[in-house]
Amino acid sequence: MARPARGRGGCGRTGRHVGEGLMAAAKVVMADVFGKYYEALDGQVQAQVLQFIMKMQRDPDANGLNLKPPKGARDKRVRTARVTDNYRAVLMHYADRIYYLVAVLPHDDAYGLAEGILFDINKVTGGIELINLGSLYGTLSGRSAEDKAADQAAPALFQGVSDTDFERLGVHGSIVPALREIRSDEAVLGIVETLPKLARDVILCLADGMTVEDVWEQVSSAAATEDEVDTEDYEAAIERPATKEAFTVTGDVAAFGRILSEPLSAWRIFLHPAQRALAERATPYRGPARVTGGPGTGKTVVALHRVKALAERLPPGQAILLTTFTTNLANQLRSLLEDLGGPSLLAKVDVRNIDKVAFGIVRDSFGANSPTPLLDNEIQRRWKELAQEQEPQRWDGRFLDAEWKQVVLAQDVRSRDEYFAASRAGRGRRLNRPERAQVWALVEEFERRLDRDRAAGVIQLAAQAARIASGWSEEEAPYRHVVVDEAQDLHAAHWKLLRALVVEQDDDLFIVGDAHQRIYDNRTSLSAHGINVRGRSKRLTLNYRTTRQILAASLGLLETEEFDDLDGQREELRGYRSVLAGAAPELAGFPTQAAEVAALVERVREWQAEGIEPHETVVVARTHATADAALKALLDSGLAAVKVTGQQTPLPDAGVHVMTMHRIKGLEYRAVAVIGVGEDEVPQAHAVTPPSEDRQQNASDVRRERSLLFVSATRAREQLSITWSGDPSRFLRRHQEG
Ligand SMILES: Nc1ncnc2c1ncn2[C@@H]1O[C@H](COP(=O)(O)OP(=O)(O)OP(=O)(O)O)[C@@H](O)[C@H]1O
Repeated sequence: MARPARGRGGCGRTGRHVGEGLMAAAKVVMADVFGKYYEALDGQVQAQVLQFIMKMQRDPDANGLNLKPPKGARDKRVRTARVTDNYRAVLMHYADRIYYLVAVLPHDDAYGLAEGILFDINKVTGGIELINLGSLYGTLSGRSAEDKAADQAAPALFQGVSDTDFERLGVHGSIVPALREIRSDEAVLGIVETLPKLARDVILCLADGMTVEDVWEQVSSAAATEDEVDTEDYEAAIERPATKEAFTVTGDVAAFGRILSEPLSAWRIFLHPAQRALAERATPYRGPARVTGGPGTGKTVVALHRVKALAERLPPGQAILLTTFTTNLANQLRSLLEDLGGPSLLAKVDVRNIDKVAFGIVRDSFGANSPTPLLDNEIQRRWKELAQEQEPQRWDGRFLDAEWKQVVLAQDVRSRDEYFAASRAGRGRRLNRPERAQVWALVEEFERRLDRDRAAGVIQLAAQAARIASGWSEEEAPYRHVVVDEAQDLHAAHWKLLRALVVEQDDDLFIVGDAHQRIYDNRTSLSAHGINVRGRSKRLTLNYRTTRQILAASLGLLETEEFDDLDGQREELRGYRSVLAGAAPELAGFPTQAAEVAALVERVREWQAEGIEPHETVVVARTHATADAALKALLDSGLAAVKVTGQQTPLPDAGVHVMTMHRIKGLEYRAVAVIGVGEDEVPQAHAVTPPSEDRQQNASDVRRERSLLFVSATRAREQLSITWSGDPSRFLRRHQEG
């Protein structure tokens, strides 16, 4: 590892200058944006980048590096250097022997970038920031003629903000002329990515309608340093938190490689002000808090940062529960939490899916006599079997299953009398007393058989666990805080259980979810379970995952369907938008499935030709049969592909992932192909109760199927293709119409 040289003062005013011919060690500092450029390089060039950094650290003046100020650069401190014959590094050289590595790009692109960047010390944060004027103006001038024309009529968005206001808020003066040209939210979203962090936060908040004073209080003053800022003193600046958020200062090449190979690093460091306000809030929430928001708005990111913030002030001997619906999602949360805070954070947090939490409580209570948990498909099979045994056949298995879960288990009904008194709100079919008696007899028989087999459904276990935990004293409550992700999928029994696991107090429950993504049949209202989030609810609106084009196509899938806010009120996606732009999604129909999967193979090849790796691509279908047909077509054509089921995580070189819509929940891919979206497959007939049976259940089943398609489409970061054979699904109607 190279030993960094020590210089005094900034700007090469003291100490040795590059070009003096003296061989000395240097320090290479990585700008946050470098990760993005590095990711786009192929593996061979990446390896050479690490070699290059090593050489720079050893001796930046070595001949082969050709380190020099390029002609025409706006900032005289910009340098370019040779990485390979075709690639150049763009660096900034401020303090003696300290180089900020900004990008490695093909030769001409590197020179283009070098012309338009400048570095400065932010007067508010005291941190060093990189201002990419080339990219800022490039984005503005690259907007479509239509968008520009549409903007002409509108007033300048920031006309009420003076230059002095911008300066006070910490927006660099060089950016302000560009901001004066902005007339639409669309244009704001286009440019925010090109701005330094504080400017990005400030602009997003101003564009959201916040006043200058509010932005100062909530954003800039929170980021302000207490030091007197000397805008020439880079040595002081490099030590400030704002610099450390934007630059990775390491002299160790192995550490460079490691940092660059870690995925999702941006979310660990940069939180949007709205996310940070929720996650890092220091004053306690005076009770349960709820965060909703469309797909990709960072709800999971907020939940993870909230856990970290709570863990930092957790008294010894207490614990946090971080829970979600499925085992896969819990595994993913555990590994993200470890990325965020390492093993010491993980040690304070119990990360388990809700069914495991419930089963743990039942097992602790019943020991060897605990029932075996049965998954939902087995429960459904058993209901179907019992329904078929009826003479005459009066009740459909699906109806009975839903009645059991939504009325009996949801209200913990334990006797016939209780069932007669139970509310059946939300059920679409009325039952008279004799009918209730018939249904109850079947419920009793169903539960008797489960007891006989020493088995229980997972929701039944949750109800049982809730009963046990409700009897605990406050001292016995096992957790100080409970944080819930994917809350929309939890059943009433889960909420009763969670309420009982944490004493009612400040910061007891932190709940994130999105009803648009509800893919299991569990709909309830938090307040019905003693979880009052009124006054402590926030909605996130900025999508970080998906391009605007993919977002628009996905929102089209929801049509006019109505969704709740997890608490019985209507939720909308008003203001939901994305900072990213990209290609239009493909929607295409084919005469046969064979033609559809043949086109899929071609599409996947195209994506690979564009540089999307096989494991960054997913093919998703409503049924296993269609997923299998796609898998076969991919394999037959010589493409590497793997079906992902259960809890398996494929190796990075296993090829294109193929899975069902239920399995893709919580994941994201650069390219997503949703196939088999024909009316014969989506919605799945067997998963939808006929309206004649129960109108309300029918509507809820159709909504759930629609959400499955919505969830699948919103996993895409850059590329989305939705295809079908035969008639398109009714959920594509809006797209078909235009
Ligand atoms: N502040 C941020 N900066 C950069 N990336 C972010 C930020 N917040 C979220 N992301 C990224 O956006 C993507 C979506 O985040 P996350 O999974 O938390 O969203 P979500 O709302 O939980 O999504 P979904 O409901 O669709 O599962 C992730 O890739 C995440 O790393």
